[in-house]
Amino acid sequence: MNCQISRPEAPVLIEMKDVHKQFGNGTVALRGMSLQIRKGEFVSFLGPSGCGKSTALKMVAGLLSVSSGSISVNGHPAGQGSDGNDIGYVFQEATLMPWATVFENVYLPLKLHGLRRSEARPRVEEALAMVGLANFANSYPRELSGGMKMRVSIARAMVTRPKLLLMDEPFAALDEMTRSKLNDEVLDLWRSHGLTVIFVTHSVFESVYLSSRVVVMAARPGRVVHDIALSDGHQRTAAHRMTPEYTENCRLVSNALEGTMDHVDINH
Ligand SMILES: Nc1ncnc2c1ncn2[C@@H]1O[C@H](COP(=O)(O)OP(=O)(O)OP(=O)(O)O)[C@@H](O)[C@H]1O
Repeated sequence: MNCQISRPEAPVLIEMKDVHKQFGNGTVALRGMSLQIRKGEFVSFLGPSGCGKSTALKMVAGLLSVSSGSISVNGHPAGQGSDGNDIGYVFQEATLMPWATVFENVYLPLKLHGLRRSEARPRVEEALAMVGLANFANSYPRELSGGMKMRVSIARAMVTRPKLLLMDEPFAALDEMTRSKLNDEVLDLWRSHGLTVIFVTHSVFESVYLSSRVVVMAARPGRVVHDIALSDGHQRTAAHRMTPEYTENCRLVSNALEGTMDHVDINH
């Protein structure tokens, strides 16, 4: 089930060529992952636990090295060729500093790049407004709900105005209503800022709702088994969840995911 990429006209932003990753303890986290992601795509990495989704994302960010093969981002080897400002990374946990205000948490990436608080203030305020937290700059993480903490984490990723947003199961710990709302907010950010997004998830429903493309991965060893193009998500709203097209795509992707269990390499 290798469908055509949904945006063949846009330039390639990320190119993974035959990427292998073996950790020091011998675990092969990824074997032979090759993928092109074009500017403006919203791509989900979907797969069972341990199939290498997070490893792949961290390697794109340059947080982990490849064992062999190559990854380029915007024409440069991953982790090189930029000061890191053009990639935003959102982790599964909000990972906020509990002793610092929302403002200080979001200011952190700019502080690390040497911007004074006064210079950074408009950028921090802009990022907080993006996620609907303009009035919470002086609050502390303990005063926020789980969804609000995750919004702060997204604001912190967006404060450097990245073009590429990498999200590692950001909403897995949230209740369903909050998760749906944040799904819509991420789609809004993607549309309004011309972002390219890679979104790691275990959820078929989430991947189908968000993505213009779902990359289905299998475990032991981690690898890509399906690359499924969906209709463009630029017009997508909550009503889309009720459409026959959404149901059909969930069935298609769900079948592909179930099929990953048939791909386990028992010799590994
Ligand atoms: N630092 C590490 N050292 C050794 N093995 C690791 C390390 N990080 C990940 N692994 C192993 O590599 C494989 C892929 O892990 P990874 O976290 O990328 O999978 P995943 O698909 O993101 O899983 P999950 O959905 O559970 O987060 C797993 O077998 C994991 O145990």
